[in-house]
Amino acid sequence: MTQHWSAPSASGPVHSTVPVPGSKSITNRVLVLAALADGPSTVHAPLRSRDTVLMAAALSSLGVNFADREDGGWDVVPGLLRGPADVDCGLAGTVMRFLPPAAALAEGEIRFDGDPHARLRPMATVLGALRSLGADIDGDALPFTLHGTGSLPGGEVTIDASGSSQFVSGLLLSAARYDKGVTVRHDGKPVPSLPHIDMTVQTLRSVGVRVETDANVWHVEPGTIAARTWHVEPDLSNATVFLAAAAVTGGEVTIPHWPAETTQPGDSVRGILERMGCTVSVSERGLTVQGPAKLSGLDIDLRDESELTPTVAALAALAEGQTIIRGVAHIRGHETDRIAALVNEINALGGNASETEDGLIINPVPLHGGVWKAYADHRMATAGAIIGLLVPGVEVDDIGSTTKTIPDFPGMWNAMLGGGA
Ligand SMILES: O=C(O)C1=C[C@@H](OP(=O)(O)O)[C@@H](O)[C@H](O)C1
Ligand SMILES: C=C(OP(=O)(O)O)C(=O)O
Repeated sequence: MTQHWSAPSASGPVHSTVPVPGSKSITNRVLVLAALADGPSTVHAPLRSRDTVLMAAALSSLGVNFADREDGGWDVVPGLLRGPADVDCGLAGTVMRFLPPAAALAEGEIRFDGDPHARLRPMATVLGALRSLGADIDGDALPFTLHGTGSLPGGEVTIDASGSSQFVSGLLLSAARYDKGVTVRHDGKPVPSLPHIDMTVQTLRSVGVRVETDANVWHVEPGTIAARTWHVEPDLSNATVFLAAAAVTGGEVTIPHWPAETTQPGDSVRGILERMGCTVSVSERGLTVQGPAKLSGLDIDLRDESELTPTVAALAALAEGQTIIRGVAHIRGHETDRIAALVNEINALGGNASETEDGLIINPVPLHGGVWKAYADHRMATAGAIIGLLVPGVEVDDIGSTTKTIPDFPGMWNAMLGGGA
């Protein structure tokens, strides 16, 4: 159900400390690994939002047991994976790309479907790869059906992963449980969002899986996946939206528990905000951003941290001087065609944005209020919230889309603007 929302204006510089829920990307990797592990695992501080609840529901429909902990975490007990099952992927790339390689280890029929736009997101590469590793799957996009036999031979596969790093991550996550493990080779234009593949490799190694990597090649040895206790980091990509509030209002926002070391690409927001004129510091309180009197535009390649594009585009629309965002052609296959959506919505408020083949160009001009369409995309909705801080009368047509990765974005936004957390 869509939920209309009048984006609140900032009455002055925003000063706040904003605790941010767990990382979507880490939570959904951990849930898959806990489900395939050699014993029970405990997950502390997971994200509980639509994408991760769908992942837990899907794994539980395959025979994995999830028990809610009082601290908000999960105790996960693996079971024999089996169908029949119906998996709802929602609009979650991590569910549609990470779950089929795990479900290929199940016995029985498993049907996958998702939101209307999910049916348009690229899937053929993952499904074709799984077929060549021995799986029996009808279809090349959602909806599709997997006919499982209880095991998968595995082996070597060459794919074009220029459309999404998730194609590689999905195959690697379950590969230790395939008879021969997996070797994935990439052949094509550069793979985007590479830090997310590093996240996959590091997470696998933390549970004893042997992974070797070379340029455009990843090899996972067959073996067991160790059960363990997990502590999920805050979601740094979601944190960027709140840091942006400090950046555009000349305020100061702190995110507690910012990890000292991380594979989350959201960490690169520090350098981005510094280039735009902000002051960024780290203390025992967390990561703090102080906004300048006026932000500057920048020329930036976001291929490695492509999911930050909507936040950076919103900042750019409120900055001084041109911004060019490059290297993100593949985000046309994200929750929506984000390049087209950002250009449409910035221009609908009187802005001057244009598409390029692999990104967009934004020339800041004074904006006016109006409807900002989210296209069911959480990061489009939060980009509208950022612009609404300085532009009165911005109406986000579907703030409910933010539940994809943040359980209560409007509540967090209001608390931030009220000065509390
Ligand atoms: O592996 C992951 O958790 C993700 C990988 C990236 O996907 P793409 O490689 O499709 O950009 C990123 O944009 C997405 O939000 C999460
Ligand atoms: C691209 C994104 O999500 P997904 O995991 O659905 O691909 C995102 O969150 O920006």
